[in-house]
Parts: sequence; C-alpha cells; structure tokens
Amino acid sequence: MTKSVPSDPQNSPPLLDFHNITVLRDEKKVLDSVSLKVGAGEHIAVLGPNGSGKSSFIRTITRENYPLLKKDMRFKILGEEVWHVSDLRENLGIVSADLQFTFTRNTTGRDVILSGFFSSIGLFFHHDVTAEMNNKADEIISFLDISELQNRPMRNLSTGEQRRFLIGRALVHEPKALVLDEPASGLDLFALHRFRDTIRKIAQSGTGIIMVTHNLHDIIPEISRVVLMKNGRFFMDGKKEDILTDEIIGGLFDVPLKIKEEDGWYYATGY
Ligand SMILES: Nc1ncnc2c1ncn2[C@@H]1O[C@H](COP(=O)(O)OP(=O)(O)OP(=O)(O)O)[C@@H](O)[C@H]1O
Repeated sequence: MTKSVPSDPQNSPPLLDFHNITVLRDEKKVLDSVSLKVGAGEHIAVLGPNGSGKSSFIRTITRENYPLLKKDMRFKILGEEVWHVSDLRENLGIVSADLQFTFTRNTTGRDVILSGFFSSIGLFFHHDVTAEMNNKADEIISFLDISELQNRPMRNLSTGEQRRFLIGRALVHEPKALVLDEPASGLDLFALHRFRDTIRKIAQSGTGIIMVTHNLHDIIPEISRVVLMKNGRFFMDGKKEDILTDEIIGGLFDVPLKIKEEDGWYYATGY
C-alpha cells in the first residue's frame, strides 16, 4: 500500500534526515559518517568533484545502497525509517544518467512515462494502464511539451529528449521531491535551456529538489542551499551565496578560479 505523506511543507516531516550514515562498497567508505537534514519542499544542491561520493549519496536515498548499522545513526526519508522501494519511488521522482541508460531501448517515450506508475523499466502485458493513468500521462506530456516525440522509441531520441521523458516518468505520482543525479550531463545548450526551465517550473510548484552535480551552472536560482562533498563526506553546508565563492569552490576542486553570479546563476571562470 502507498504511504500517505502530508503535502503541506510546514507540517511535513523532513524530506531527508540522515545522521551518521556510513556506506561501504567493496570495503571502501563511499559515504563516511554523513549527516544531512533537508526540509520538505526545500531545494538543495550537493556539489563535489568526480569521485567525491555524490552518486553513492543518491543511491543511498533511493535504497540501492544500505548504510552500516550503528547505534546513533538515523536514516529517515519523509519521516520514515522503513520503506518499500516502490512506495519510496512514488514519493521521490528520480532522474539519473544510470536510469536513462536502462531506458535506451525500444520502449516508446510515452510508455516510459506510464511505466512510472508500475516502477518498472517499460510496460509489460500484466500492466493494467487505466484511463486515469493515460490522462495523467497526457497532462505531463503537455507540461513538458513532448507530444510530438511520445510515440518514438527511446533509442531514437536524443539525450535531451530522453531526459524529458525520464522527468515525465518521475512526475507521474506527483512526488514530494525530485532527486537529480548530474541531470544536465550530455545536454547541448538548447536542451540545457529547456531542461533548466522545466526543473525551475517544477521547483516553483513546491516540489522539493535534491540535485547532485559537479557543475555550478546546473544550480538553478531556486536552489538556495549548497552542500559541499569531498572524499565521501559533507564538509560545508550553507546559503548558496556564502558557499559559492572563489576560495571555497577553488579549494573544493583544487584549481584557482573566479566565480561569477548573474541573475541568480553562478559560473566558474578563469581555470
Ligand atoms: N562498488 C564500488 N566499489 C568500490 N568503490 C566504489 C564503488 N562504487 C563507487 N566507488 C568509489 O567510491 C567513490 C565515490 O563514487 P561516486 O560514484 O559516488 O562518486 P561521484 O561523486 O558520483 O563521482 P562522479 O562525479 O565521477 O560521478 C569513488 O572513489 C568510486 O571509485
């Protein structure tokens, strides 16, 4: 059965409440005693260099990674410690390049969106697609402006086009938050522009955003909080304008650089 979670951010439990979480993969600590609380409806970016543990963090949210059991750990999502993965996926819309890779096949874009109702990779004979599901898919397809692409197989769509169908799939359950892993990778300038507009609209509608990235320019103006990650640890967490400075970001990536801000967007230059 689907868990019911209150939708009013003021009265909702935190989206994430992690305390002292350690994850081992082949004896390597990919997350090393991390703690992070993210409020309902909050928009945050986790920024870190290659190999810092960002994807491991996302896989821990999506319960593909499990933390070591410790006495004082907390591992809550939307107020709950224990989740069935399918319930979790209804509450969190996940978009990642990993997921996109699994969908690069003959499934049509529309079926990719509909498969979100069944937490499956594509539609199969036992999936009973109702009129209500089809109506929701139509609504999302119109919101994302992908109606002309909907009947094409995913493998014939560009990276940016595929990404929009994955966002559509993530939206079918009207999730409490979107969880985005390097969401803009592989997009050209036009696709990036469309993608950012879409994520901004979703953020403005009150859906929480948790984005991991190594690119400053993925951080949409709606994201006000930035957490820095290195070597499997979160080592700084604060307001975007306090964190995105020449010294701090230059130190994070070990390269001298200058940060520029324009209309709420941040860019690194001079490296
Ligand atoms: N299964 C595994 N076994 C051993 N080490 C692993 C495993 N998976 C990830 N790692 C290591 O854990 C560290 C964190 O990897 P992760 O993919 O989370 O980093 P990332 O910040 O997402 O990197 P990128 O930006 O390059 O995608 C890396 O050093 C990686 O080599």
